[in-house]
Amino acid sequence: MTDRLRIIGAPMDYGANRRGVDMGPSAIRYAGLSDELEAAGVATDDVGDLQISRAEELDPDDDTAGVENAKFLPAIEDVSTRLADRVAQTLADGEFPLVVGGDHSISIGSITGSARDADLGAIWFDAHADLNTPATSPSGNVHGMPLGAVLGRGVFGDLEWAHAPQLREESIAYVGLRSIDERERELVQDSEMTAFTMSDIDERGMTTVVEDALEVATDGTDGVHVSLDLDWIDPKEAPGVGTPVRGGVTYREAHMALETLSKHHDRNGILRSMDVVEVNPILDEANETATLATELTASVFGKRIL
Ligand SMILES: NC(=[NH2+])NCCC[C@H](N)C(=O)O
Ligand SMILES: [Mn+2]
Ligand SMILES: [Mn+2]
Repeated sequence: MTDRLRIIGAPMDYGANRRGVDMGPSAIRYAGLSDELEAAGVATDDVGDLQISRAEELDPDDDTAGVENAKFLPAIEDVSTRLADRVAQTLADGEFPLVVGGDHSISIGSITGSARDADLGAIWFDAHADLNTPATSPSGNVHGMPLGAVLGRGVFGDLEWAHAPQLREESIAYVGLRSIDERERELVQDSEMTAFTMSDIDERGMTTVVEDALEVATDGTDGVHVSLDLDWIDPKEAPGVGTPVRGGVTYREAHMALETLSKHHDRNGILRSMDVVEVNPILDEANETATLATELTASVFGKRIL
């Protein structure tokens, strides 16, 4: 990893069914993201937001791509391809892409961009598995499908923009799962991915789990993508998310997890790209969730108590 970080805002809310997550990038910037990172010793370069039309101007059921039960898919394709180009360009320029969302469907763009020139591993900090495809999704919301997309599952296998063949299932680790749809459960069980649930964290402790996740994501890869969905954290501490699930990670566990990443990437330079998603300021309390997103990101890049 380089010491220069490029912040790319992706204010997209097409993938979720609660509007407002498009304000996530502003809320996270107001919470002091650049300052926190600079204080942690990382030079940052904020290149602003991708231009994204408001969802109200579009038809969610537009199926010009010939895919049903995937709301706003043509618009998501447009954003994903532009985001992927930005991420790939950032890496080509020797900087670290930090993508700030937006709902979790932005990971399609960040991952396809990051995997363009490298074999990629991924760590998915999330309450949800996000492994649906249009055929299995109970909601048609694409933020429940980004891993299904980049793995080229179902109809996504035919959509070149969505698929990242250089990310293999066996290099993906989930951390903190606790809400999986009926049909998704089998998908996770039958996959080659490693799934650490909340029970694993309870039993084995966060540090051990994250170290194991790092092992999975670094083995045989050139770098790791970190995806941080704020609903990973307990809704008491992170209320500003569209799909909260009780029984989540505590404030301290969250910091410990991300500091563990930091400890290792300082040594080995293994982190390649990151996205921070699902902060919805409309549902938040006094920007608490955006502030937490900011602090946790700073933890990844070396912020310490002492
Ligand atoms: N990134 C998220 N918050 N995903 C929530 C997904 C919820 C549910 N599994 C669905 O497919 O609709
Ligand atoms: Mn998610
Ligand atoms: Mn989630």
